Amino acid sequence: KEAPKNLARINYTSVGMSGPAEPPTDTTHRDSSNKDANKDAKGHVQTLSDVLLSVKEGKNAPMNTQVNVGRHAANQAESLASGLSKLEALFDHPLYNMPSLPIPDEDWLLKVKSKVKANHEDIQWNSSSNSHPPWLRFHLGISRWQLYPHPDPNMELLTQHLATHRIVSAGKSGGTQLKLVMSFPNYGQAMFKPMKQERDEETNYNLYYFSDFERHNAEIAAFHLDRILGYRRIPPVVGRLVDVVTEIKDVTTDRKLARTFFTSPVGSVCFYGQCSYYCSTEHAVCGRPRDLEASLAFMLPDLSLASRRTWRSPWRRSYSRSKLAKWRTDPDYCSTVKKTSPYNKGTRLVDFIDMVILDFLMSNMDRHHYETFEKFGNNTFLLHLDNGRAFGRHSKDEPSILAPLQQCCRIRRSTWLRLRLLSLPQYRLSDVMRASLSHDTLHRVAPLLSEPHLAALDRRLKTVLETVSRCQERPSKDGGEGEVIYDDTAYLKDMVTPAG
Ligand SMILES: Nc1ncnc2c1ncn2[C@@H]1O[C@H](COP(=O)(O)OP(=O)(O)OP(=O)(O)O)[C@@H](O)[C@H]1O
Ligand SMILES: [Mn+2]
Repeated sequence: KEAPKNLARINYTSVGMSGPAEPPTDTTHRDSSNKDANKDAKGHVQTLSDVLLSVKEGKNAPMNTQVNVGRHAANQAESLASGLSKLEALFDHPLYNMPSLPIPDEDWLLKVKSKVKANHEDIQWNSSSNSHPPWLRFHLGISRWQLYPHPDPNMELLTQHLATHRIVSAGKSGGTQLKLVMSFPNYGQAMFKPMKQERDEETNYNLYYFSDFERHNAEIAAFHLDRILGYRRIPPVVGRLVDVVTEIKDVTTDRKLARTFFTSPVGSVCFYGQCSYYCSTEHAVCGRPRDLEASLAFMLPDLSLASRRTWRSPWRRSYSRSKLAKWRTDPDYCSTVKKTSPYNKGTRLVDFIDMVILDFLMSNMDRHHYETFEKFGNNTFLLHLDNGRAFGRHSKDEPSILAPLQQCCRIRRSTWLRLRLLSLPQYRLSDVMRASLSHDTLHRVAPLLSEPHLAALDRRLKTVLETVSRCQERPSKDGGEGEVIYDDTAYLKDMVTPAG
C-alpha cells in the first residue's frame, strides 16, 4: 500500500553494459610515502604511538597536491586509478595494521578437530588450508574481535567464489522481505537479496523507515564501508547477476517459491517469493529478461555450531507511527544506559558507538537489534548484519542516528583516528569507497553507489568528527579528553610498528 513500486517503474532499457573500468597501470600518482609509513625520512623506525600522534596532528602523510581527484578530474578512469592507490595506501597504513597479540584458542569461534593437539598454529594452518573450501576458511577465521583478519589472504578467493560459483539450490529464508538462501556445490551457502530499486532512486520521504525497501547495493556497499572503517564485522557480500531461470527457478526445492514465477508483459522472468512484506505480484522482482542483480552474503556458521545472541538496541526507534522512543526526549538517557549491563563494562558501549557511526554514514535507521556470538559472552564484537535499508537517501542526513554518540560522548580512539584519516584528502572516504566498490563484479553494470551517495559519506563523516569535537569541548569533571576518547591503543605505546 505504501509507495508501491511495480514493474512499470523499472526502466527496462536503462541497463547499459558499459565495459569494466580498466585496472590502473599508471602508478605515477601513487603516494609512495605511505608504503613506508613506519619509517621516517631518515629511515628511522617509528613507534606506533609516533604514528598515532602524527595522525592526531594531521601531518601523517604529506599533502599530495598532484592527486587531483573528483570534480576537476578530466577523466573518470584516472580518478578511479588514484582512488585505488588511496585505498591501497589506506589499507597499508599502520592504523589498519596494528600489531596484535597471538589469538588464544578460546578466542576462535570454531575449532577444527585434529589429532595434533590444537594450538594456535594448527588453527592458523587450518583456516588457510588449500584443502578447505573458501566458505569454511571464512568460518575458521572468525575470532572474538573480528570476522576476518586484515590483510586477509583469503578475501579475494572468498568474493570470487561468491560471485562465480554455481548455484545448486535456492530456498526461502526467514525475514520480512524477499530473500533466499543459496547453496554451492561445496556446501557453502549465501544469503541472496534481489535488486528492488534503481541506484539513483531516493527513498520516498513519506515512507516510514520500517516500510522502506531493502537494497541489494546497500548490502554490498555496507560490507565495503565496514571494512574501510577497519571494523570487519560484516560477512563478505558481493554483487552478482543471477539468472532467474537457471539459478533460481530450475534449482529451487521450494514448491511455494517456484509457484510465484511468471513472465511479465515485456517478456521478463519475474517472481515474488514468500515473505510478510512486499511479496506479491505488484512487488515482483524481474530479470532482464532473465538476469537479475542481487547481493550474495556469505552465511555465518550454522546456529547449531555457533549460536548467536540477539540484543535490542537501547536506542531502538519506535516502530510505530505515533510514539517516540524515550531516548528522543531524555537528554540524560545515556547515563542510564552506561550503568546498565552490558554497557557498563568492557567495550560494549564503544562497540555500539562504532556501529552507530557506520549507520549514520550510510543512513541506516533500521538497527533495531544487533547480534553477537554466544561463545564470546559480553567481550566480543557486534555483528553488523542486515544493512539493506542503508543508502536510501543521499540528499538528507539523519542526525537522530548519531544520538548515542551525541548523548554518550564516547568513542574508541582507534576508530576516531581512522575517521580522521578518512577525512584527509589523500585517503578521502568517498574516493576509497568508490575504488573499493569498483572491484565488485556488478560495477560493470553500474556503479554500486551513485556519486551523490559517495559525496554524502564525506559530508556525514565531517558531522561525526564535529560531534566528537563538540564532546571534547564540553566542560568535564575529570578534565582532559579521557572522558570522550576510550583509549584502546594504550597497549601499543611501546610497540614498534610492523615492517611494511
Ligand atoms: N550473512 C548471514 N549469515 C547468517 N545469518 C544471517 C546473515 N545475514 C542475516 N542473517 C540472519 O537472517 C535474519 C534475517 O536477515 P535480515 O535481517 O537481513 O532480514 P530482514 O527481512 O530484514 O529480517 P528482519 O525484518 O527480521 O530484520 C537476521 O536476523 C540474521 O540473524
Ligand atoms: Mn531487517
